[in-house]
Amino acid sequence: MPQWDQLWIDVNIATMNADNEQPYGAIHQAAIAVKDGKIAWVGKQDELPEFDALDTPIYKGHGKWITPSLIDAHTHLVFAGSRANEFEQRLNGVSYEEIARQGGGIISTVNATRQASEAELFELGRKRLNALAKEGVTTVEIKSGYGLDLDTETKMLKVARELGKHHHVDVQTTFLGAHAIPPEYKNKENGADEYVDYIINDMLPQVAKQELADAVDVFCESIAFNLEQTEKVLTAAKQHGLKIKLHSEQLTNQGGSELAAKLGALSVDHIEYLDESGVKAIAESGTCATVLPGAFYFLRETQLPPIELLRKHNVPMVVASDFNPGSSPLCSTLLMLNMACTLFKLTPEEALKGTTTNAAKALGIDDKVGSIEVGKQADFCLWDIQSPAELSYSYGVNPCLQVVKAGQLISMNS
Ligand SMILES: N=CN[C@@H](CCC(=O)O)C(=O)O
Ligand SMILES: [Zn+2]
Repeated sequence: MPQWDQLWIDVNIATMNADNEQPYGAIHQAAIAVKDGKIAWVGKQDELPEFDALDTPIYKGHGKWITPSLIDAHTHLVFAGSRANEFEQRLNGVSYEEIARQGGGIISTVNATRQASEAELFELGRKRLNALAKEGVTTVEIKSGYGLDLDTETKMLKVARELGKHHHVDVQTTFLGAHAIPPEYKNKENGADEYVDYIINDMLPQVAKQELADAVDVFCESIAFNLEQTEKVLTAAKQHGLKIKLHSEQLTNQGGSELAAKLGALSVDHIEYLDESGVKAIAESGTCATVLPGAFYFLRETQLPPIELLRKHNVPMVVASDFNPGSSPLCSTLLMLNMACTLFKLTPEEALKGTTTNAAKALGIDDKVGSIEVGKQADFCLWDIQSPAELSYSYGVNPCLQVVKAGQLISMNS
């Protein structure tokens, strides 16, 4: 007779398990059992096997919904400084690209982040992680990219790793040394190429040796790195055994997504300017398409990502906050669910997939998390909602009642 560490009864469960054909992979009047941090049983409550009722703590959900806990698969949440002044500049007519070309934008955050201590960055990151955690997020990807030199890039990645060690939220780290051309290289004749060589010869080997990153990312764009430079960095990353991702087709179509597909990237992110040949390429390679409605909204973009084409070619869509000081200072994954539906016309089910199963795929951890299935890590949330669509429908009153992370009940007051 099984004895479980935890049993939840009187709940409805959006399993997000693709093998369950119901919308949201739903099981109504369900139960879920946890043992050793993993899901041990899930199904209809009236089909519960006999279990050791004396030694199994039982929690009642009063008919509310459980979903996999949320995954924010694209953030830049370790940084110092604020870019509110640039927000004002943009509202006075200066474009994001223009600000970047004038040495502001990413570079202004680089200056602030270079000056900040590890302790300061940790404290800033911890508050932001807490904000996401309160909304039911238990896995977050954090990119570097506001250092652009060995010391600051490794400082950012160390802080991200430390955040993961000191918080119940799991942190996946991504090295984004190729985020912008640093001031030291900006005015050199072949500055961008020289910086790419520095990334490959000096930064990447250190990042890999110190095991600071799970993946490597590049900003492939007219104001950042071209295709050839992108290919060099991503190829070197693969040689170090690191996973790869790409910021691509955000402001123009550079063909970055096709390159990412060719190299086997886990995801291409932003993708407003992605065309059908790019969509076909990522469909064939199994690369996820990450849409970032916060950046689209905050930059008042007009070019929509090709959602219909992504659907047509069955590309897994991911929704993330892209939390960062320049293009998406919006630290809320729940807000992104709403925006993905209102701005990009994702269905609430697609949006939830984009922050659970597909987000796990985009991080290469879908064998462990992202859906409620026997054997997966017990990462789930109990929500004060009557249907899963409510997670995308309404925003502002946090419906998260309880988070369970690897089988641990997380206090919602911390
Ligand atoms: N697009 C490139 N990088 C960030 C923006 C960073 C910034 O403006 O600070 C993004 O994902 O939107
Ligand atoms: Zn980003």
